[in-house]
Amino acid sequence: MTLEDLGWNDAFAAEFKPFIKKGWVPARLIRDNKITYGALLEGGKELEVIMSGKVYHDAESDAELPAVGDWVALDVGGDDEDSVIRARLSRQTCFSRKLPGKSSEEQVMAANVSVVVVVTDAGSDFNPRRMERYFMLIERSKAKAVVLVNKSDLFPDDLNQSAKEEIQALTAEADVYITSAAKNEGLEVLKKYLAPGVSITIVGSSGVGKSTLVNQLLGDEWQWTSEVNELTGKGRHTTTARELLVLEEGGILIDNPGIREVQMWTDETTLRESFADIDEIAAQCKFHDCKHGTDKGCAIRVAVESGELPHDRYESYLKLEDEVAQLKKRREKRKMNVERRAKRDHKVKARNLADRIDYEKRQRPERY
Ligand SMILES: Nc1nc2c(ncn2[C@@H]2O[C@H](COP(=O)(O)OP(=O)(O)OP(=O)(O)O)[C@@H](O)[C@H]2O)c(=O)[nH]1
Ligand SMILES: [Zn+2]
Repeated sequence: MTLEDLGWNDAFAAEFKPFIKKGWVPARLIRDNKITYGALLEGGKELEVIMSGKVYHDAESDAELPAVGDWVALDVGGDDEDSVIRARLSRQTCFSRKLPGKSSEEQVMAANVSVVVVVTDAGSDFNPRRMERYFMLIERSKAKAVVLVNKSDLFPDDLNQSAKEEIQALTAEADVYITSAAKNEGLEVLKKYLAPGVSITIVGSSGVGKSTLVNQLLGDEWQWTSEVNELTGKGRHTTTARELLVLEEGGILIDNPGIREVQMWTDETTLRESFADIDEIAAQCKFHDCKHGTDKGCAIRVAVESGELPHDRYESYLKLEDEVAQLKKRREKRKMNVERRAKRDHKVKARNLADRIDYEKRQRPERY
């Protein structure tokens, strides 16, 4: 597995030049364990690494900290030493979510990804507002947006077709296709985007078919390990780690829970936005903590009574906070699962991280 297989290119190489003489090596981050990172090196070797105090302190916001997909300069430790990220290379693309105006609240989901595949369907998942959100994020990231209207086998052709057209009408920048991941139909279009060194990632609601798609891309002959076949002595198709798969025909698939989480953020914003008109009415309620029930001076109630605001829409507005809370709960649960796993794996390291950075500072001050 060469560095190019992992997405390395001339621009990264040029930026890396000064680090070569320090003895550092390029590595791509494939996993964020909060305290440590999973990094892939040339040859497909995977290391658990930490960031240097300098990298941590130089970052002016969370968004500048190393993230999944980043290329870094790695100071590989000896047997009992940690491997340390000394620098992060500039990002060529950056798929992130950001609250308006607050740069510190930007959260990077995947760096250096050229194509973001959004999976949806023509049925219950179909939601142009959410799709618009995705497009906004993807456009800002500088990646190419590709949409799959999946599960085509479940819906009539004209429904699939109109879903496709409606999505296409939102932006000319995206390519939209009808697919059935389960039946392996229409997926060959993805080959157009897959080339050696090109990183893609997949987003979309839970249950829409992302894993099914990944499995189809990997195909029967794909192996999930880089083990050497004991009988033939030959290496199998190397697909490296679960989070970063190098596809045989070229292309790097980056898939992890952090990236999949974007759907929940997107849903919350979409949900809130879709009630923006009612929020405006609510702003005219007498009390700012109005529950819009029997409260005195409630503008919402007046609007419902006058027929200006349809009753069922009022009801779903009342459920809004509940729904947002549900989304948050799901997001927390997912995050906890990821963190629990990370904690279990890295308990000792976590405890010692602060000590270790201190220790390193004392041992090798010139590097800080
Ligand atoms: N009929 C049909 N079913 C599909 C298709 N793609 C996926 N499915 C089914 O939908 C279900 C969910 O698919 P997954 O691939 O696990 O969905 P996912 O997007 O990975 O879901 P999360 O892991 O929760 O994010 C499975 O039972 C799949 O077999 C399709 O094209 N057609
Ligand atoms: Zn009110």
